[in-house]
This record gives sequence, structure tokens and C-alpha cells, in this order.
Amino acid sequence: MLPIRAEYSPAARFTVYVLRPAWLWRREIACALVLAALGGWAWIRYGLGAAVGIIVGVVAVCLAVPVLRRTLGLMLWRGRLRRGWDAACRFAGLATVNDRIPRIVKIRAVPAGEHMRVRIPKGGTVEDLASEAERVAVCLQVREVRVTRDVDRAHLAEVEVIRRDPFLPDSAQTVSGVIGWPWADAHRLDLWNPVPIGIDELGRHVTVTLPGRNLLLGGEPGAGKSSALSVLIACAALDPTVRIWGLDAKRLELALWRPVLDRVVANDIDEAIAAATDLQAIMDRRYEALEAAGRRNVTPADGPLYLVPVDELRFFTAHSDRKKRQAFNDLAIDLAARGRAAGIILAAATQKPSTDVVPSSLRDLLAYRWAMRCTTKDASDTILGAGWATAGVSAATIDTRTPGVGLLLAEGDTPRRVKSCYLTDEQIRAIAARGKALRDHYGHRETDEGDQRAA
Ligand SMILES: Nc1ncnc2c1ncn2[C@@H]1O[C@H](COP(=O)(O)OP(=O)(O)OP(=O)(O)O)[C@@H](O)[C@H]1O
Repeated sequence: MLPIRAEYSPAARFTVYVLRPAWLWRREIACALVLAALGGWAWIRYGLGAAVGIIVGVVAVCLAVPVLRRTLGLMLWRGRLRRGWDAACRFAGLATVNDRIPRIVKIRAVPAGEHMRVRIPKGGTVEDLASEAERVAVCLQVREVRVTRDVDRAHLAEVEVIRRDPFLPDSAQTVSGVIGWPWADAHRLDLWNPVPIGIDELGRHVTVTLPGRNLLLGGEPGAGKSSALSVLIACAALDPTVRIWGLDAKRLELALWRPVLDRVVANDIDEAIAAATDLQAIMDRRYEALEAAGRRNVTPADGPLYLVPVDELRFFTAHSDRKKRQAFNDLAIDLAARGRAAGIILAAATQKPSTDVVPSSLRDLLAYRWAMRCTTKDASDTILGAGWATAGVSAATIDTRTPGVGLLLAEGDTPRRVKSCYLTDEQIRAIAARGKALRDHYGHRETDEGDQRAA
């Protein structure tokens, strides 16, 4: 029996046990009444056989006509959800003194379950709903319920009801297969714009805006780091103004991108230090120019963006030579900290997310952190930041059957599960060839002294 806060007067009982259920079942009751009225009319006019025939006929038409079937199905689905939500909120003790509960104002089916907009009644807060989310999830018998407050309106909340992992190969959801990169066939792109990098559990495209931000990717071998990195490089490749300096310790990961790489460093720590030193010099010159112009950040007119993909970070930051390792780490930290405003973007991937490979002083400077499947909660926290695993957000829970899926933390937000877009080797070759042709055609128009020296 549902718990109620109202007085157990006859009127309250009538409201709780008759009126409210009737209201919650109103769609089904209305359908039954329409059928009963039609059947009754046919029975009186033409007899029982005709009545049964008409009822069966109406039901058959509703099932056979796609638009009717969809509309009715949607209506009944919404009704079922609202009843479940009503019961879950009451069992979670979210009814206010005048017996109101958070009311669903909009529902949308998404690959992971449902996305709802909810209005909080007077006397309640979004915080109350968020703190009872686990209890609501138990009542709804789902994986998770996430609640986010509307920034501008305290009485509105976005609620995600997560029923399934939509990325699992057998989940029958649209996002369970390979997700192509929407810009794979583009002719020319601009890295200053947000880049689509994947899709989240709600089926939304996720973008990252790279100028002014860096990215860290971590996860166990085969988790999908290089594939995710490729999407960023692809966008940079199709922007002929961008310089790409790749640090490819494994030599093969960036091999297909060679035609568009302006500088390549393989598994050589000295070369890596030299490249980072050149970048630091470019950065310093840009700061001088910005200072002279009285500005704080570079714009497209100030010269090219530099994308620096690093695969695998461990080789450089945890190199066996302590002095060289320290030199590289100092340079990397300086580039991450000051390079942002100077148009230098680091995008580093590591298959060993541990503090010796990703010092927290470096990690904390990287605005985007994407933890693909990790073997332990500690490894996940090394990428996302301390405390997330304790709060129940850990990349160790990502299924091994879902490469490319990771928890993406964007600038202090809550990490969300995102599956990266995937580029096949043929697509990478085609993009690299197009990028090379663009570079040959437009040339590197900018005359940045640092680049010339480095080249
Ligand atoms: N977004 C994705 N969608 C579908 N499959 C993917 C995706 N990302 C990766 N994979 C699959 O996982 C395999 C391994 O991916 P990838 O090489 O990117 O992993 P990695 O984490 O870089 O591995 P390593 O650390 O060993 O280099 C790919 O060959 C591909 O088959």
C-alpha cells in the first residue's frame, strides 16, 4: 500500500485510492470507455455479434495503421512511465505536505532509457530528488537515475532514467554499433569550431572545443584511445592552417597521419624534449605579441593552432632517464598551463593511467579528461581526478565489449559516458590525403618564426 502523508479521513482515502489511480490510468480508462460505448451502441442496434465485430475491428485498425499504432503505443508508454514515477516518488518520500510529487512535464525515449523534464512542487527542491535518486531507481527497477537542476529555474530538473547500457553489442540500440564520424567526408574544416567526437547514452552528439583546452585520454590497451585521438587529428588534418606535431612513441599509432604531420617524434626522448622546447619558444613569442597587442588570447588572425597528439605518454613522462623525464615533464606542464592561451593544444593518450605516468600537476591542467575502460578505480581516478570513483563514477565499470566508450569529463562537469566516433584505416588515409592536398594548395600562410626554425 502506498505511503501517504494526508490524514486518513474518508475523503483522503477516496482521493488516494480512487481519484488518483483513476487519474493515472485515465488514458487506458478513456480507451476502454470509447470501446465500451461503441460496443454498447452496436449491441443495442444490431445485436451482440455486431458489437464484438466492431470492437475487434477498431482494435485491429488501431494495430494495423502505423500512425495510430505509434500514437496509441506512445500514449500508453507515457502513462505507464508516469504511474511508475508517481509510485517511485511516493515510496522515496518525495511527496510534499500537500501531497504533491515532482511532476513529469516532458518525456523522451533515448538509447539508454528515458530523458524527462520534471517540475518540482512547492515545498520540495531538486536537491531532495537528487538525494533520493537511488531509492527512485530501486522503485523503477532501473540501473540508475540521474538528476540535474536547471541552471536558471530552481523548480525544473532534467532526469535521466538509465535502464540499459546502450553501447553493448547486443543492446539493439542505434548506438550499439560503430559510430561514424559525421565530418568524415568534409572537404575543409575549422579547428576553432566545436568538433564532434562521439555520442552519449542519450544519443546526443558530443563535441569538444579545442582552442584553449587540452585533452587527456587514458585506458587499458585496446580501450579505444588511439581511435578517439584520430578523430581530433582528422579535424586538424582538414584545417590546413593547423600545425600537427605528433609524438608517437609506438611509431605505428600516428603512421597513417604522416602526410599531414608537420613534425613527428618517435620513441626518442631527446627529440621529444627538442620539440617541446621549440613549442615553448613559439608560445613565448606569441605571449610577447599578445602583450604588445594588449590581448589575453590568440585569435585565428594570430597564427596557426598547434595540435600535439601524444601516443603513448608513458614513454616520455615515465622515461627511465630521470633527468630527461623531468625535463620533458616540466616542459609538458608549462605547455599545458601556458600554451592554452597561445593556441597550443595537447592531446595525450596513455594506456597506463597511474600517477607516475600522469602527474596530477599535469592532469589538473587538462580541461578534457576521457577515461576509457580502466582496470581499477584508481586508474580511473588518475584520469578523471581524485574522488570520482568514490562518488560511483569509475571507468572500471565500462564493459570490455564496448571499445571506444569512456567517461568524458569536460571542465569540471560530471563525467558522462561517451562512445567515440570511429574512423576506419581507409577513411584515415582518405582524410590524410585530402589534408595534404589542402596544405599543398593553401600552404602554411602564417609566418611564424618558431615554426620556420623548428622545420
Ligand atoms: N569508437 C569505437 N567504435 C568501435 N570500435 C572501436 C572504437 N574504438 C576502438 N574500437 C576497436 O577497438 C580496437 C582497439 O582500439 P585502439 O587501437 O584505439 O585502442 P587503444 O586503446 O589505442 O589500444 P592500445 O593502447 O593498445 O594502443 C580497434 O581496432 C577497434 O576495433
